[in-house]
Amino acid sequence: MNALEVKELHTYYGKSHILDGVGLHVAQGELVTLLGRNGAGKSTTLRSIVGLTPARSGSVTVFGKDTTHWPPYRIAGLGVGFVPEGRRIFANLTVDENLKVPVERPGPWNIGRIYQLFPRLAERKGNKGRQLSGGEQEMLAIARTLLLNPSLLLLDEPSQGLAPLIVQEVFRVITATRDEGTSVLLIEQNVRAAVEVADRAYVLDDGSIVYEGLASEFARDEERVRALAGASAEKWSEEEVGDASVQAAPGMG
Ligand SMILES: Nc1ncnc2c1ncn2[C@@H]1O[C@H](COP(=O)(O)OP(=O)(O)OP(=O)(O)O)[C@@H](O)[C@H]1O
Repeated sequence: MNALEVKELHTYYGKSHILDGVGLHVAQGELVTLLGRNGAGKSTTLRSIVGLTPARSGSVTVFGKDTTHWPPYRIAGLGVGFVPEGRRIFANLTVDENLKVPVERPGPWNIGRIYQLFPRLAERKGNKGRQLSGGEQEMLAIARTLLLNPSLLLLDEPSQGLAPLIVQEVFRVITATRDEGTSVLLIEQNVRAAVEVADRAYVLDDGSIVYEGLASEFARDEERVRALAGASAEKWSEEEVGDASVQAAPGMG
């Protein structure tokens, strides 16, 4: 049984047809990356999987259960952890308080192990969320979701806006999560970093999957990597001049 199976997904925002037959799967214990340029429909794919923007047709199956029309809380109840774009942590709570908000589900992760995995968070236990750097906030957002001990973890662009060294740190954590047996679907604009850690890769373009293969094969296809990484780099430089508050716009519910 796969952790996740998405078939022929068609999703709309009003009349805009955004996902045009997306199909993908994540086997148990697999780390799969979903790549694609800005606006390709990556976030919409995750939103359809977690029930925030349900698909109009097609199906989503999580650990063998057809969840296509389930509300988000029921899907979360199957052990689906979602770290949305934009690091939603509690700015006025300390790191430690942020980590005590989720109710721990039994599993490999507890607060002690989380502090071992994220030494930076352990050092800043008593600091408020708003005092953390972007990288630390992302780590805190991931840490909080890990405490739910998800069986399937969905991450929306965790490396966005982070310095290369911090990106490495975040990806080390994602790999560790997979190594604990969690199945992971990772959305990324940082093509090179993502294919380095992933087992398999998909590329989404204009609402359809246009490539599927082993991440190691994708990484060797320099032309393809460069084309996609270039498209992302353009997007990043646009964002740097933009306003950071834009990220806070779409809420989780
Ligand atoms: N709430 C919304 N209402 C209408 N259109 C939307 C909405 N959210 C996204 N879109 C549009 O849907 C398309 C896909 O967006 P999506 O965010 O899924 O892309 P993405 O691949 O995740 O890109 P990004 O890297 O910018 O997040 C884009 O054209 C976007 O403008």
